[in-house]
Amino acid sequence: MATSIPVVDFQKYGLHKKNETEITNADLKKIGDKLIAAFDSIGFCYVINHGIPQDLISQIFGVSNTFFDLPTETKMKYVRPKDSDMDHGYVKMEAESLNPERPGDNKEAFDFAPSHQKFWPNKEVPEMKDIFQKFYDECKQMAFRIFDAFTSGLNLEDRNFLRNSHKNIGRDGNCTIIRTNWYPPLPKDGSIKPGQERCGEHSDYGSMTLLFQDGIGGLEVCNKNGDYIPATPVPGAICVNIGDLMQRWTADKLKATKHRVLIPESEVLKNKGRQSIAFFIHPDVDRVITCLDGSDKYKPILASDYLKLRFSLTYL
Ligand SMILES: O=C(O)CCC(=O)C(=O)O
Ligand SMILES: [Fe+2]
Repeated sequence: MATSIPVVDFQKYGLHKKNETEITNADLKKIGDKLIAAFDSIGFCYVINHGIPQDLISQIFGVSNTFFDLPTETKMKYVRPKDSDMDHGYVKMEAESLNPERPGDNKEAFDFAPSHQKFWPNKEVPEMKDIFQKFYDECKQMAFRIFDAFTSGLNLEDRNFLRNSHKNIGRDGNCTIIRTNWYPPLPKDGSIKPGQERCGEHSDYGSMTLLFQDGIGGLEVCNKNGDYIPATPVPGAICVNIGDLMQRWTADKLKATKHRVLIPESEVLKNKGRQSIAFFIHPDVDRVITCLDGSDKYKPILASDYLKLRFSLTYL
């Protein structure tokens, strides 16, 4: 039973390998087996040697930082509308509770959905739009590489099953987004609400999440013993986890693990902000999610109906 977060090495199948067909089935299966073992136990892994350029990762952290540094009135010009179909824009401090039983999360965010993008702070952060689009494209390609290993590890007959279920990523008919999170330094007057966290404990909703963290740390993941353990940032690694829809799809074989970011206890960390960037992957909205093992553990559900249900519970 895993009590720590395993590392999965994509050296043989990262984006630096331009030719996807170069890898042997046996090598892909080896990566897939490690991936599935991680999702079967703790639900999280670190993917190293993924090939997303480090420069681009630094750039998206940089432009996000510039955006969050803007005055609140400016950021509010780009606020994400409450309507859940419009998943693009600025999410203000305490606007959502990832654990609905807690006060609003002590964070800000900016969501980017390519097919719903309407506004960008082009005047204030001119490079933001381009960098987000480039990063989105890289994450999409990486997600497909991970899905190839995934289907191999699950021994699915149709090796393109997960690619085909997500074929509209970045277009209408798919809700995959980039979310950049900003957890500001804590107020000096200590005005944190009872029970408030930087990010309340939750599992993600969709099929899979790619998470990029800065070096500050704070993400914690619940292991099988029910203990939260730190997901300490590994330089250059992507922290990958599966969401509830993937758990349902695999009839609970794989785990959508709860995770959280607490208010830090140390004075040093309280005075520091923290950044993370997530690529939340969802299947195409018209996909009917039916248990892959052929069981009837869960009723088939339309991906879009599932997502609407989950959003209605968290977005205040
Ligand atoms: O900031 C983090 O490390 C985690 C954020 C997260 O879990 C989320 O936005 O779903
Ligand atoms: Fe999450």
